Amino acid sequence: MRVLRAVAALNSSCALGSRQGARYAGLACRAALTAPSAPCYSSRLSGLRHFSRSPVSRASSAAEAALKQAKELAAANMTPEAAAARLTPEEAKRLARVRNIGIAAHIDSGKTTVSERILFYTGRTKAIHEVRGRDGVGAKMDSMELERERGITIQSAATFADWKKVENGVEETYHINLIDTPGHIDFTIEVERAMRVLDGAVMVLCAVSGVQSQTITVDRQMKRYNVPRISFVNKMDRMGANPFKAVEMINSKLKIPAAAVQIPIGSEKEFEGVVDLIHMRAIRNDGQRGINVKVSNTIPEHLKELAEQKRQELIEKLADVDDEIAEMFLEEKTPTPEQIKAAIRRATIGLKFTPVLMGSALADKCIQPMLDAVCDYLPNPGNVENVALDRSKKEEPVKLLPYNSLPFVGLAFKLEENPYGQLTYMRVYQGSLKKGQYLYNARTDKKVRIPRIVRMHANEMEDVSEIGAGEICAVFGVECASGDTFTDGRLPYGMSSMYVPESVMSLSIKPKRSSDADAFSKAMNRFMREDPTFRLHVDEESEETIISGMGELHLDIYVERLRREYKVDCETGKPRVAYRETISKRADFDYLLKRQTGGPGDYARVVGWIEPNADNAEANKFETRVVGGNIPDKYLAACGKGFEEACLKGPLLGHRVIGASMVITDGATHVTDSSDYAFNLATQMAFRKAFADAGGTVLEPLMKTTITAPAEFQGNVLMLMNKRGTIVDTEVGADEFTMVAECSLNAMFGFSTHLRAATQGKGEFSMEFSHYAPAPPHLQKELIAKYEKELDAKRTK
Ligand SMILES: Nc1nc2c(ncn2[C@@H]2O[C@H](COP(=O)(O)OP(=O)(O)OP(=O)(O)O)[C@@H](O)[C@H]2O)c(=O)[nH]1
Repeated sequence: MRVLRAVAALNSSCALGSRQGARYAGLACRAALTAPSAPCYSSRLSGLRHFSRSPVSRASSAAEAALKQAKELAAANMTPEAAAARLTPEEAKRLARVRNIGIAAHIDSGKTTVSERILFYTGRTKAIHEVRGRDGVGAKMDSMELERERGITIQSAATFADWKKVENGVEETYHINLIDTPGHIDFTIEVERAMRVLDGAVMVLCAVSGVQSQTITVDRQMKRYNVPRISFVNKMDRMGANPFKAVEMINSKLKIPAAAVQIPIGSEKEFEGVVDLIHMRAIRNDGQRGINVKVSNTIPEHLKELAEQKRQELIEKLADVDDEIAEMFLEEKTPTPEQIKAAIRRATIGLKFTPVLMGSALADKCIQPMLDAVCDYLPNPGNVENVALDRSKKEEPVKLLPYNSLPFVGLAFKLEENPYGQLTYMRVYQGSLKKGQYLYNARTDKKVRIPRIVRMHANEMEDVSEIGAGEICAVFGVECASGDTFTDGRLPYGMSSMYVPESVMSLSIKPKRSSDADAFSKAMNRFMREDPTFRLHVDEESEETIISGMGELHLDIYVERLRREYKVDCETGKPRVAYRETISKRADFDYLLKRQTGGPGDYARVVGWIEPNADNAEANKFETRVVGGNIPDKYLAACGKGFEEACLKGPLLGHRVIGASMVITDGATHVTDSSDYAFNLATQMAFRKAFADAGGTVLEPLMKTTITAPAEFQGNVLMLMNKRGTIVDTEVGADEFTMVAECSLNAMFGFSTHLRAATQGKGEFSMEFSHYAPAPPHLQKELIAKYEKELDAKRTK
């Protein structure tokens, strides 16, 4: 009975929706109170790509031990069902009150300002500090000096807060883990990793601009990770604020059924509060910094009609996505506030709907109802399906369940170095973690002790001795890469990691003072460990250090951080596009390396072909089909290495080669002169020689570019874009249009200035890497000629 009550408590708080990967697919959402193991969650597996270097295949003793323990576990009958049955009512209640949420939006929509209010109203901070505020303190969540100075968020900040929600006179405390993410596309990895581990999100929109170019990108990211969201229309105090336009834009541009659950009382400077359409009551803020919420059952007379009309629109929208409301609608029954709320929760978690709330963070208005909505409509960790891959069963997907009694599985999603040491952010998917406990890194099989667990509060932390399933924490003393899975050794599981976009921009960099070399490399190692989109390599010929990343701002910030945090001043080259090289057809080779220079010579012969990699246009493939031992295995391994090295520096421009496959079929060795070195070199030479015959091509990054501007500038923008790329889609709204185009990154240098000129400063754009495509022939010729000239100049030096 106790068990049944526990499961029922969890389920009734879950109100699960049928999601199974069908996003917005119009599947009716059932109100069924399903057992926790029933297949009615959204899958986090789809569309993700591994980026951890290699799934661990070494049959190490640790893996064997893990398998053994997994069996023991099964024998001990700790199946998920058994674990669910053991769920105490306290734990079920704890889980039902946890929310892991992110705040994501277009640049400058007010994410940080909203987060500051959340911290204040939940009692986490004693005062509110504004972004670029006059008090010179800066927002809590923008803790980096650079962030405060520029007024932008660069790193996502994690924090937690307890929200005391009052419903029908009863107070319930919700534990909210919150991540404020950057709006600028150059820091997109921060959004990606937040989305990977969050259960829900608040999408903030500007009341004047509604859905903006970057909102569309954030929307794509939320959809990629199946993250349910509520929408918050901020800046209701601004001139021209129109929340209903924002609702309409969510419907039409993001194609998510959306409806307002509130309407504003007053507008612009006279904005006072909102009418809650579910309970038909007025909500206003009162007291210093709006700390008190005043609820009145009297709706202002002049808003009654609008409130009725918008309530009806809400019910109609819900009827489109929810069977229960649809039935009531057909029977002309009016749903109760509880029924409406339950339907909004089902449809939101089912990714079929987003409720729209409104307010003004800067004016301290209507943030508390938004926090209530986070609790009411966003999922708890038990409502979202998270999947691991079972390495003992050919990476078969297995569901993870957020029960403390199950073996531990967690994902390290972000690394950060702070004055106390290396900090690893971890999302606990299953089991609990105690201070001093040992964990295994699923990628390296290394055992690590967790000496310290903390909950993060922007740049401050609070020590805890234990963290439960479904929570987010940070741990000290763990050497790992971001995206690594940790287990307690009992389960042979690994988790798929987040999507890491290709870096598209690079520049050469070197410290001005040679004495700074150590600090420089220390900083670089740290940046690379923390940010998978930031990469570094040394160009062997020019001996230049090249850093690459997501855009000019991204690289600029790292150069600046080097200066500020490591006191290393650097010289940098011009930003360059990260081109790629590939081949378009098969070319055979038969290459003999034979060198005699006095002492032992070099001898290696390799025969085979290169061709486009039909399996994956972004990866390279090496294969050997040598029969009769003409090339011994150890030399074949050297050939594989040689191929990899040749691909790092393509023959055309010295940029990376992608989508190439090399097959070695035959060869010859010499008794004394053959070596790993000779075979490595011979393979590289063979590859370079065959490259031209294989239709060597320069690829350039194509960017999915989204432009929004007032409708009167459509012609100007069209002219601008026609020169730069292919227009994929144009949507014209009542007073503005959105254009989506695929443009080469090369054509986008200085674009913001042109767009400003073409739209009187009213247009805006965001860019996201889409794919690599062959550069136009004239550009290829130009780039190759330039590269050859540079090589010649170096040779003659
Ligand atoms: N009028 C008005 N201004 C606001 C409101 N909320 C935020 N702002 C202002 O908008 C600007 C951007 O706010 P932020 O909170 O930094 O926005 P953000 O979305 O976190 O910015 P990024 O992280 O750089 O993308 C700041 O100048 C804020 O003071 C609001 O409700 N009304």
